[in-house]
Amino acid sequence: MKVKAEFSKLINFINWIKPDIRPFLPRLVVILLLGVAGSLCGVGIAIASKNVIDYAVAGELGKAGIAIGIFGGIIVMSVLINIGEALLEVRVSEAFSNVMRQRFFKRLLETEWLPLSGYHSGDLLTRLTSDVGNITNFFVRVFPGILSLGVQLAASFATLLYYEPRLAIIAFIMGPSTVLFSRLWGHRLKVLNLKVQESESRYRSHIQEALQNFIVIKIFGLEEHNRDTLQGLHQDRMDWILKRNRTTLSADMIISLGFWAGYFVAFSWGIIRLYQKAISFGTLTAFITLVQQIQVPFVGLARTFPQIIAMLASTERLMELEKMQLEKREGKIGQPEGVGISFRQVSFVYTEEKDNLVLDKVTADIAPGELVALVGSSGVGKTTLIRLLLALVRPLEGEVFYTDGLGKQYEVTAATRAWVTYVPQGNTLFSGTIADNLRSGRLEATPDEMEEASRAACAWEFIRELPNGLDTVIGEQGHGLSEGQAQRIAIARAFLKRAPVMILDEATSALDMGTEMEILRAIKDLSGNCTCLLITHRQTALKMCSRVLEIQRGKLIEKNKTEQENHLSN
Ligand SMILES: Nc1ncnc2c1ncn2[C@@H]1O[C@H](COP(=O)(O)OP(=O)(O)OP(=O)(O)O)[C@@H](O)[C@H]1O
Repeated sequence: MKVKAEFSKLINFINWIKPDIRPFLPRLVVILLLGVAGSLCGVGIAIASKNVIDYAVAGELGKAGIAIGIFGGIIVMSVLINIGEALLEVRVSEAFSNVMRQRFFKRLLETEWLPLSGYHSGDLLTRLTSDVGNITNFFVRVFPGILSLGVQLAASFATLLYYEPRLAIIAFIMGPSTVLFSRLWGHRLKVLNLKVQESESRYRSHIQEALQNFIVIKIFGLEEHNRDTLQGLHQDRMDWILKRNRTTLSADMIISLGFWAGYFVAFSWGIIRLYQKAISFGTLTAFITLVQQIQVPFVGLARTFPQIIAMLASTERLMELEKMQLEKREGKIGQPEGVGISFRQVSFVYTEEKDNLVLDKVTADIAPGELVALVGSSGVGKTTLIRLLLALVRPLEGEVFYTDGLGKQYEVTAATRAWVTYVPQGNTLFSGTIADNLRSGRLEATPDEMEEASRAACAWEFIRELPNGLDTVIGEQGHGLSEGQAQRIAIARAFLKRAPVMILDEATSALDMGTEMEILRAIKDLSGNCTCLLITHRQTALKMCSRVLEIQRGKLIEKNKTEQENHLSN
């Protein structure tokens, strides 16, 4: 039963890796052949050294000279083969890990947002780098290594069998017993490998988060606390690495003992046979080399075992990512002229606890071209409503759809995201130039279009004054810009997309009233063609909107606009 389960796991694994590995098969076969050639060189060296010694002892100097030449030739060949193999290994290893990373990167980009957001970005990074590295190492180094060790084993065994059958049998029996012995550690090693990767993820995540939040650490004087936490995580990681190391070393020790026992028996046996004059000096040398040639593959195979286990543990971690559901993504749908928004009895909850609804049977209609404000106290569910519109989360009950104002409905999916332009809360700029950031709104945007959008977002004044204008390089999360400048670039980027629905989530919160008014006027100019949803607490913004919707305890309520404005001004 267990064997059957293991076998079906293996089949799953092969099917899982097949698409990625297929293009690399020819190059992996070359690596394999080079490995095999290297192994055969090892056997060749044993035979050549025997001949050199035997001819020299027999006083046949001419033949000994030729044998030395062959011996040297094989050594040079072996070195060249090793270099060629190492060069090819690096190239294939880089290319293969890139293919795997691309596969998972693409997969993550297409995975549903909610389950994915539960993973720490540092953990995902570890999976994309270290875990992919373990799998690459297996296919490029370990697997061809196992096969060439197998060939080395067979060739050495056959040669030894030819010269001294009894010795061959002794060396052969010692080998598998050490490999089988190391198999006993398999399960423990796998658990330890998972623990090492998990602790590595926690360690990296902490560093990543600390680097991103330097200011918070400094403001609250958390330097020491952070160092202590990192030290604790380091200790945890170290403990798991040491535990894994102890297990690997215990296995290694038994393997080495097995190896030396085999070597010792062969050596003693050879000396006895030499004493009995049953073999020549040369044959003794060949014995000793060949016993090594048999033992080395077994030791090698046993030592690859931890790497196989690491690969299996990493595979599980990557497969786990693929278990998350993909976003519903139909092809491009024809975009209607104007796009309205409808919520029908929509309920939503983030957790399993269904009685703790964030949104409870919400119903609302926004006609194409309307400019609507969405208000409500903090944590009430405004951003959640936007996430539903962007198909980042799915309703527990009810329906969210877009309309064309003529009665046609379009289900909200990842594809309809193309109809929406969005300015989220916080700084969402990428590192690169201002132009790069603007172009992420529309990749083919021209400098004139970027200028026009920047003017509408009140960003052009300050961009123009920068020495490099649109080509000014900004750092991670808009480093080098003020919060208000970053917000204006984010708004310009949203304008550039020219989508029929625009959503601004506290997008003008860092701006002075005058600038905010100007931007809101630009947004109002868009309305009519563009449906705008504004999450705001500001009275200036509310004045611009034709309607105000408020979320209260999970319900969406249409507010009297004047009442709301008065409420805010008080
Ligand atoms: N990813 C998430 N997982 C679990 N709960 C979440 C998640 N995001 C938000 N919540 C919870 O859902 C509720 C609504 O959050 P939401 O961000 O929609 O509020 P909001 O009205 O936009 O708040 P704010 O005005 O402060 O931005 C909150 O109670 C919040 O704790």
